[in-house]
Amino acid sequence: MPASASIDAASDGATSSPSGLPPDTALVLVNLGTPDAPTPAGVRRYLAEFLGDRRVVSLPRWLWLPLLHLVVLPLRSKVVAKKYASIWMGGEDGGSPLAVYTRRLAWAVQNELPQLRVIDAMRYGSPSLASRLRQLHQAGVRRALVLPLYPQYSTTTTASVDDVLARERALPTRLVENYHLDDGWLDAVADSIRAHRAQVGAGEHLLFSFHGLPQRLIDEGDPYQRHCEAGARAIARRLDLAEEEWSLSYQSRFGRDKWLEPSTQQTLHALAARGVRNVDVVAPGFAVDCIETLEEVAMMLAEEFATLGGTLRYIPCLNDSRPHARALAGIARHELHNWI
Ligand SMILES: C=CC1=C(C)c2cc3[nH]c(cc4nc(cc5[nH]c(cc1n2)c(C)c5CCC(=O)O)C(CCC(=O)O)=C4C)c(C)c3C=C
Ligand SMILES: [Fe+2]
Ligand SMILES: [Fe+2]
Repeated sequence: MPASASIDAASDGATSSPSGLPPDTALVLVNLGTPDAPTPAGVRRYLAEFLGDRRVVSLPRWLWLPLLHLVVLPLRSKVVAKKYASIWMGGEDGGSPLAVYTRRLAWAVQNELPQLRVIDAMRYGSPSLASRLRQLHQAGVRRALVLPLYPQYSTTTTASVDDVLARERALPTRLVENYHLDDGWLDAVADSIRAHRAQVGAGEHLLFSFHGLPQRLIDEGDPYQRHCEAGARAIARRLDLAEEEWSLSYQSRFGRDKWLEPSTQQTLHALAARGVRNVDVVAPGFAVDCIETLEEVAMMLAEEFATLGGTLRYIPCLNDSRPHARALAGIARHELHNWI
């Protein structure tokens, strides 16, 4: 199916409401975005837009833009393209895992919510959120609930989606700001960890690895770290884990600022030094698997931990699973109920 399948599917009756009329409300699942090809040019296009956003890198433009285009992009695009190539999904429905899983997740949520029109969108790259909102308006949709696929709020991610909503006024929208403490979502994550442990046996330790953030943003009031901590604790509680059986760390550092600590890499070294051999790693900040989970954790950090004598067992993201679709559908229903 083409990338725009979910919009087309909406007009062939698959999403008509129980009244038989086309749905007047849409649910837009927004993810970060990803390159459209695992090549230096594809990665460069994507990173230029992403890293050009002031929400993501807030250095003065006169300093950052020349640095980004003349130094960062030429160097990083080549290196990162190879990483994307190592995780690229093949087949007719293939592509970058983040795009493939987000698209499939939108279809799965559509199955749970036949009375709405459910589509995917990306904050950077395509299908862009702005173009999706215009498409919906043209298709006669009256309002759109926008659900960023970031369980934890951050100014770098969620607020950046909100920036687009403030600019694109094609139709009324409502933003889901976070869902890190939603019971349905917490249950889905805890169940996925239980299922993994039932299959391969429980590791001695469960590590929650979240995407990092510059410490400065936290100091300026970004609630992201609080959300990561509260969510991880709620999941650990559901699994009846004792304090020493789990920990939380931050991965995917970028740039030279101080980022949230401890890093996932440091934590794995500390666990190895403590004699922990089997570590289960879960990444509940990522709704779907992507370069940061598949390449950085499941490949690179797993290899590094193996050199320390341990085994890292990566627990996949909820991706397009039924429990994930049900949890997101529950969040959407609840938000719509409150939106009059
Ligand atoms: C889950 C929430 C995310 C936060 C918070 C976040 C902040 C953030 N990220 C960068 C820099 C990069 N992130 C990259 C990839 C990436 N980041 C997230 C999510 C969050 N980022 C996802 C889901 C992905 C994967 C995208 C994919 O295509 O699979 C990258 C690109 C890869 C690379 O070059 O290493 C960069 C760069 C910053 C600077 C930041 C906060 C300031
Ligand atoms: Fe990121
Ligand atoms: Fe990374």
